[in-house]
Amino acid sequence: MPRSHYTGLARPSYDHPAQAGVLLVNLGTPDAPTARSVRPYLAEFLGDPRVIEYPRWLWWLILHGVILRIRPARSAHAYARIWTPEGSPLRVESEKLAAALQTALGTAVRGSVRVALAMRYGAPSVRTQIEQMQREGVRRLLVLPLYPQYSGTSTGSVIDAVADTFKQLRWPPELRIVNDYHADAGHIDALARSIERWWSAHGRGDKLLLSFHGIPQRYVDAGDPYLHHCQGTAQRLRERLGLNATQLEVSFQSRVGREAWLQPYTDATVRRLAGEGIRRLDVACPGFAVDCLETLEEIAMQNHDMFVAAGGESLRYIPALNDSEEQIASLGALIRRHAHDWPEFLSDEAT
Ligand SMILES: C=CC1=C(C)c2cc3[nH]c(cc4nc(cc5[nH]c(cc1n2)c(C)c5CCC(=O)O)C(CCC(=O)O)=C4C)c(C)c3C=C
Ligand SMILES: [Fe+2]
Ligand SMILES: [Fe+2]
Repeated sequence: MPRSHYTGLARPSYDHPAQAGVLLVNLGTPDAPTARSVRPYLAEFLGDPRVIEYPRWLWWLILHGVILRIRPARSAHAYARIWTPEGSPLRVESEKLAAALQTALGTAVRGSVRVALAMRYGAPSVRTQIEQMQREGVRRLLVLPLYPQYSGTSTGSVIDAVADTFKQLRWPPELRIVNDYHADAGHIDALARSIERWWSAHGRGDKLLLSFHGIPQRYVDAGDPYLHHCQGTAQRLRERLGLNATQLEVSFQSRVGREAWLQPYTDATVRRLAGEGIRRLDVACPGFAVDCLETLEEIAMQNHDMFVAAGGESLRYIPALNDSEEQIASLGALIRRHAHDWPEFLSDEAT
């Protein structure tokens, strides 16, 4: 018999009662802070045409000929600085977030809702998790990429992975995908409350800098809404916190390569602010749902040291929302809103 094209699970479960599934998707992270583990992770990540828009063959030569020979060791060194006994912060925090959302949704809605976590690069993959959910009877699926601002390089790539998986399923579940939540009122409120909570514990610095992950300017010029979404989040947060454009500034971090990325760059900005006499600089990174290499190492360590070397007193990193009550409440509400008419999500009052 010819092998079926539908290599994904041929037989969804008929034994389990139908249920709804929520799939959280984050970027992914290496398994260990070693060059050996970082290499395949970077190969998959930087081999994604959504991330690097460059002629394929040319990029393949650069990636395999140069980048994957040098960067894994350098990145591994950075990961080693933030690694925890439980593993990579991005994985640990994402798993805690998924578990907390599972608990919160388990009591807030009437039917059976299963929350799972996938990584866009590495394991567990989007495909593995969707197939597993289907085996367990998930017939309605809401995908929530853990990126508040849409970019083709992040959210767009998650959509690709979901689409590739669905193409191989004989009987795909009903599907909804959250495109972005950069302006969601509950999310803005969660960010504002967590910053205010941090200020009441540690006092307020001289300025608040919001640092978002950068992308090449070229992608924005071609129509990626990412910059617009970052500015939208920042402006709403300014209004919610009662700050003006001088009290709350925006910058973009994590540039890779030589072409121009979104500006102003975070490293140049922290140096400038030190030079302008800012003593205590508070930095938050609202583009990251949970803490990771880019916040804990690049901001809280590297940029902190740059700020101090340029004459500042201290750069104080305000943690990501992670599995805080604010995050669970706002993402829980966002999920319920996107799935409000699914039978599993109807509350007792609504029936
Ligand atoms: C080179 C191109 C890159 C683009 C475009 C890009 C966009 C982008 N990334 C995130 C979120 C994260 N990126 C993280 C790490 C990371 N990012 C890149 C490159 C690009 N990112 C690299 C090479 C790395 C790996 C580390 C390194 O070698 O410097 C992480 C942290 C991962 C972790 O394990 O902790 C996150 C999260 C977004 C949201 C985004 C577009 C908006
Ligand atoms: Fe990145
Ligand atoms: Fe970085």
